[in-house]
Amino acid sequence: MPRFSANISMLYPELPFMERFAAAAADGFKAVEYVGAYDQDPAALKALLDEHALTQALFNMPAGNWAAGERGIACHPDRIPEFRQGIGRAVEYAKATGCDQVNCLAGIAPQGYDRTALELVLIDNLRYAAPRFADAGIKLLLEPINTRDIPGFLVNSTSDYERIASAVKHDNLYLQYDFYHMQVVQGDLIPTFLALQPRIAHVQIADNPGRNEPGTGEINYPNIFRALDEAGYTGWVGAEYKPKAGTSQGLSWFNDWKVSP
Ligand SMILES: O=C(O)[C@@H](O)C(=O)CO
Ligand SMILES: [Mg+2]
Repeated sequence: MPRFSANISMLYPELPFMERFAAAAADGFKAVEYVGAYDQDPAALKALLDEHALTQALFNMPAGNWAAGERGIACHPDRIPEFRQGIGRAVEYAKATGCDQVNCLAGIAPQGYDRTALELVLIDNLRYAAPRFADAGIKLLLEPINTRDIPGFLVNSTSDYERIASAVKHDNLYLQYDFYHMQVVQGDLIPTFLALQPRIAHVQIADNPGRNEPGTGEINYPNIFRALDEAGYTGWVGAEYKPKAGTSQGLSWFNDWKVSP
């Protein structure tokens, strides 16, 4: 039975962020994840997790100025000290919330640079970060993202991940397999998941087109959930989608699968 995590950066948009923990628990989620909450007191985050018996499944490393459109700084040649300082911040929040995995967003390719050069910056940063997260008992993940949702994002496919991981040469660099992004970029979802499962630490779901809840598009999520079970996947499944019309009202896909209390 898949274990679902509510991505409260996208779910419950009608609520203030800190009220989304209660809403997710009330709907039966056992974990939450989010892009990042570095503007919040980590103790307050931990208190909410404890109050609602939630696990912190994942969050991202500091990813630059999100409101200004930045989606990661790991590939930016002029942001290397900032990226590396972000490791300590991510470890601080992971320790405080009991989270054992953190995603690295590669970033949008800055203008005027060769993509190969940017990938070398990313590789160097990941070589620096992976052992430091490992020392803290935290898995470091890398998520390929489609360029329709984030134009210019540097890492887009599983082959990008495999090329980068083979250059980083550290076993603490895992794949964050977002079924939505992978459907947009390359398809072949279940065979690709199975082929890369040993390196996949976290998966996320949304339907396509529209990035709404499962059952609104072309992806056969009941088959995917069965495949995850048959493959013995024990990680979290992050519900990371734009609710079509109210988060709780759109959980029929989840109610068929959630573990009854
Ligand atoms: O898929 C996504 O968009 C997220 O997993 C993320 O972290 C970048 O926004
Ligand atoms: Mg994702």
